[in-house]
Amino acid sequence: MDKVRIEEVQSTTKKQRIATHTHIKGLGLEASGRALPLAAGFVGQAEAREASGLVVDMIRQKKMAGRELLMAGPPGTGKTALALGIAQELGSKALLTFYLEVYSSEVKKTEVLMENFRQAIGLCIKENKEVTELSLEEAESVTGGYGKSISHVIIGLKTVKGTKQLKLDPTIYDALFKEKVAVGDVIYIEANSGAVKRVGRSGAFATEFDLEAEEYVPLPKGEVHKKKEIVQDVTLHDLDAANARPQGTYAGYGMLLYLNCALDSSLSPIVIFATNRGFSNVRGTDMNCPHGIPVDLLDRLVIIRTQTYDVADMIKILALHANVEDLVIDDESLAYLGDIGLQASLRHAVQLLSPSSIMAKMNGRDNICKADIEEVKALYMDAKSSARLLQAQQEKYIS
Ligand SMILES: Nc1ncnc2c1ncn2[C@@H]1O[C@H](COP(=O)(O)OP(=O)(O)OP(=O)(O)O)[C@@H](O)[C@H]1O
Repeated sequence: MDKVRIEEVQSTTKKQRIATHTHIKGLGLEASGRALPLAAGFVGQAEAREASGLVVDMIRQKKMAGRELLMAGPPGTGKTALALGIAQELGSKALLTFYLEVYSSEVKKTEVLMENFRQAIGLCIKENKEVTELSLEEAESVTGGYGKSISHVIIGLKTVKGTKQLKLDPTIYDALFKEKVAVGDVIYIEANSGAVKRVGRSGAFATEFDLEAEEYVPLPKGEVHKKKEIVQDVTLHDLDAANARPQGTYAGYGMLLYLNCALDSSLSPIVIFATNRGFSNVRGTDMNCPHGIPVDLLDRLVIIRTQTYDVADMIKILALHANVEDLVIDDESLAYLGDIGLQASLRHAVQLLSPSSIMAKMNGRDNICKADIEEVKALYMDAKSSARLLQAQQEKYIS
């Protein structure tokens, strides 16, 4: 018998791709929903984080249907970070941020929007397996106490195509226990989260004396275990792309048609809008609306406000950034950067970190000093000063 051994089920969660928000790991809330002063990479902005936490609960309880979210606040106040925090709390595998022009006469932009929507909808394709064996491997308790601890869970799985034995991480044991999995059950295991779901009892185990109110399911088809690929995460967009290719099969096309219908029903993504505008013109119209958003749309949105940071919070955020970028920076330099953040913007101050570390290296040091930041500050302009300069020297530019 062909046996596959997996020493450990490792998370295949996608690596964080949004570099500027790498430090954000969630919303940093207590179980009661209160925001911790500094947690999960978040500093301050307590009310907005708590409001976002409630939204997470509503999404989990499927109470956000028909309502979308709007983060409203000045630039650099953590609106994108909050959206990412929400996605992380939900365990979402896809979060896309893109600039949206609410009103647009061009069809093309609507298509772009649709593509983004479809990229934001992830599907978890799970394959069911029948359990043929379930045993535990024990080891001496690592805590040095009495008894033994589970070092591995051995599970035999079977499909029409064969049988395999997997050696899984002990964390999977709780899930198996909770689902009351026994030999003869059909289950699936989510490789990403280690979650186990009992689908039913295999038809092969049904006997005429069985009086249990059990659901009997046929022996699963397909391969037993494609190495590290029990679950496949795809987005609707992946499927669109796969189906656009000439080798796309009819089976896949059928699935796409099915999904197209599903998109209009329950599979719609949670859309989080963000605006740093006050009263402004709605593009392509002569309407002047709050946040630059037409009031009838605004009326549908749950609005979370973000506030500007004081210098102390800015310094803490800058320290978090320096930490994830592995930069050594002293308190004086952080305080100086904090002041720059206050005068220009937090984002500008954050952006000065990397060039300052290069400057420090050029000056023969590993740690960033105030002098490095001063040098870099003189080289790059922040948005506000650049706008001021443009205004002063308007005649030198082509309009
Ligand atoms: N409360 C916070 N805690 C930790 N980091 C934060 C916080 N607020 C903002 N940041 C970080 O500061 C930077 C700017 O924040 P972000 O991009 O979320 O702002 P924004 O409100 O979306 O800005 P804009 O309106 O300009 O798009 C990011 O690197 C973000 O991760």
